[in-house]
Amino acid sequence: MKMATYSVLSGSVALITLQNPPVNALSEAVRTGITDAVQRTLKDPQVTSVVICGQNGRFCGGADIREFAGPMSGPPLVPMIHALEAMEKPVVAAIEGLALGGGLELALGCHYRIAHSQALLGLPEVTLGLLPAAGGSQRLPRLIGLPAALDLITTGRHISASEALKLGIVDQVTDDNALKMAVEFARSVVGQPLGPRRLSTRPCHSPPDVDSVLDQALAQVWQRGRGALAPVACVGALRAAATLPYAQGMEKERELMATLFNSGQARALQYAFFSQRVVGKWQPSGARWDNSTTRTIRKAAVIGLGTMGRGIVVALALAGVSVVAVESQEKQLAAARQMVPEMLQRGAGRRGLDTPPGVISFSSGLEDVSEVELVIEAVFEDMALKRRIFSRLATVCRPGTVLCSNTSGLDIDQLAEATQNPALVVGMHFFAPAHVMKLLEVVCGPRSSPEAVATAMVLGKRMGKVSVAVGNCPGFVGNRMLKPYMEQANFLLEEGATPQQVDEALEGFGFPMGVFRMSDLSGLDVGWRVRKEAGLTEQGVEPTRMRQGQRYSPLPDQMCEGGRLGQKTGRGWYRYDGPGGRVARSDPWVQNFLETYRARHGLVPRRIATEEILERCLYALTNEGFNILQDGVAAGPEDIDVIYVFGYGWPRHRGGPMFHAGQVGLARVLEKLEHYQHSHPDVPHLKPSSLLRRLVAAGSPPVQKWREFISKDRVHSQL
Ligand SMILES: CCCCCC/C=C/CC(=O)SCCNC(=O)CCNC(=O)[C@H](O)C(C)(C)COP(=O)(O)OP(=O)(O)OC[C@H]1O[C@@H](n2cnc3c(N)ncnc32)[C@H](O)[C@@H]1OP(=O)(O)O
Repeated sequence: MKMATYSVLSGSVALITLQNPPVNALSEAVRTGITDAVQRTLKDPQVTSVVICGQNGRFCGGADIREFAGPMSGPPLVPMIHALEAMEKPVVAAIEGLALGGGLELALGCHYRIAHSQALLGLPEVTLGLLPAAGGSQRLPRLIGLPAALDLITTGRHISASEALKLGIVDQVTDDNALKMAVEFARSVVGQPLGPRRLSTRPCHSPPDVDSVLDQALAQVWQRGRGALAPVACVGALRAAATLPYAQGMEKERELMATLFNSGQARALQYAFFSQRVVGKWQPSGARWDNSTTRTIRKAAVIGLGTMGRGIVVALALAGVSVVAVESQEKQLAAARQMVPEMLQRGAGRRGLDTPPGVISFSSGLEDVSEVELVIEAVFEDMALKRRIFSRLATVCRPGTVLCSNTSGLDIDQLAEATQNPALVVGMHFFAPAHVMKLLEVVCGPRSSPEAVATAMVLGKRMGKVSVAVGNCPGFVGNRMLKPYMEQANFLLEEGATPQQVDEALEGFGFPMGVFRMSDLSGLDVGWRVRKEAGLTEQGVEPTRMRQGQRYSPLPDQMCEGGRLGQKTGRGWYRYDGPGGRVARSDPWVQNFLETYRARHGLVPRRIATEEILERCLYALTNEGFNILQDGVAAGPEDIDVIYVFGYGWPRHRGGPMFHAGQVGLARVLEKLEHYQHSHPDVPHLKPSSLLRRLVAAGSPPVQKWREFISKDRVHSQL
């Protein structure tokens, strides 16, 4: 039952308990319960103090985000918190588990705050495209000062109870029962003056150079935010706190919140929040997260200690898994022996650990993996080599060992064939650097068992990853969609654009890096190898622009043939200060190369508008997303969007490619694809997906309804 209950302890302490599992969010019923409880407290002369707590050891996870989708009803938060603060009886918040967003704002309206040492506190509204609009942006700086409030509110980071104590957000921290302590504390402060405890009545202590502090904060959020509105609005609300009386500050907070609340960005960020939770629960095979048995992995092996393998070893050890790290090449093994402990130390430091919980042993032979429960093969992308390793593993490992391949696009089923038990083979596509990047694609082959998939999903979560289960096809989800995106970027160069122009358009959209900078960073040879395997490359003075019956741009192949592999060679689509350089500068050589290429192929360059660059790159990518949904390679649009936000730099405040298509309007995306396909009939990736057409024909349902639409569509097409 969702509510807030009222009871009286020992005749004098009123206890208000928030009850709305799992995080006691402030839904309408809870707000009504609190409002009623405040009235009862006021009327009861026996009650001399009040304690507010949350059921099941969790104070409050904030406003009920699900309610944001509809019209708001019930008692609003702001007057409710004011009523608490205005009480003439001391009110104490007993913070166990978490006090986030509106939950912390509620606590800031109380006169005292007692926290359990394991509690997490924060104002994460900015991550949902909002600001702390229940007085949080005005009360917090009055409590802890402007600079600290700027940090917490513009980043939305969660802090520990001990940091909250240092900052002065809480009055006491306990390792024991926080509720019991809060009740005793409430009794002890009866009769003490409450005026100084009411944060709304306090002045906001700002540094003397307040304007420059705020301007600096604004510059920082602009730079970090890549077009996100909420951090900018947060600085605006804090400027009001620092420069205006409380009532006017509250008015500013309300105005800014109203703008954000109805913005597409808030909707996108809230969608991203729920998408992240949705993807952990489903697998494309139809097996559910909660009915597939998983195995707890204590000991694993990693085969191949190149960049990816080393990162995976570190991520496993940090997750508490003991690792046998295997590398057959002596030089690479020696490098790993030196680098892995250093990486581990840094990783442990970032997590506040003295030593990583998992133990690592190094080996040069596969026979040492015989005792592990799971193997992750991470050698380079060569099917024959991987198959050899898998068939060897099948004989070396004990029966039942889960065998995983870190591959960015190879056929998992071909690898499974090389073993005796294909049900135990799954893909684990990590992203570089593997100990840092949050995304993991868990690839289910047609014969992978739900247990093997679930084991990889859960292991990924333990490693701190957002694990997304995907189907088996070339490039899986992320790289399959990347192909048409990069292809369009290359075609745009042929037609007259420069790498900078394309990159600036994409960075203006919100990507941290445009496609050419990204390609320079990851190495142009990565795609070259894939194209060679697919039989697409050809060498010669006059390479053709049609391959396998469709338009093809040989530009990136020619760059590789000339040794321009990106940052590692100091030359790519940009030039760098030597091999390994990081600062990209435009390169006259590239300009000349493009001009010569166009002239040789009789291509007349034209001025290409930013709008066309974005539409062609992004809609080609999204169109492939619709094909992926249609093929059942991703369980839903949320899976694709999470993959793009966490693995490919898609700006979170734009939700992801599928959400973005919905925001632009599916009919418009379809119309644009038809338009570009008409001008480029030799580019199959611009041919609108039939799923997109069917969604448009069905009236463009919202993205949250696509799963249902697709499953009905599938049943219908099978009849
Ligand atoms: C003009 C309007 C004026 C409004 C003024 C007031 C504005 C207030 C702003 C806010 O308070 S916004 C909300 C701020 N709070 C948050 O951002 C917290 C969000 N939640 C989390 O970060 C995490 O869920 C957690 C609380 C740290 C717990 O993490 P954990 O890993 O333990 O569990 P999850 O799987 O994430 O969540 C479990 C379950 O609970 C749902 N949920 C979590 N928080 C909320 C919430 N605030 N509202 C509604 N639902 C919430 C989550 O979706 C999961 O649900 P599922 O169905 O099991 O997937």
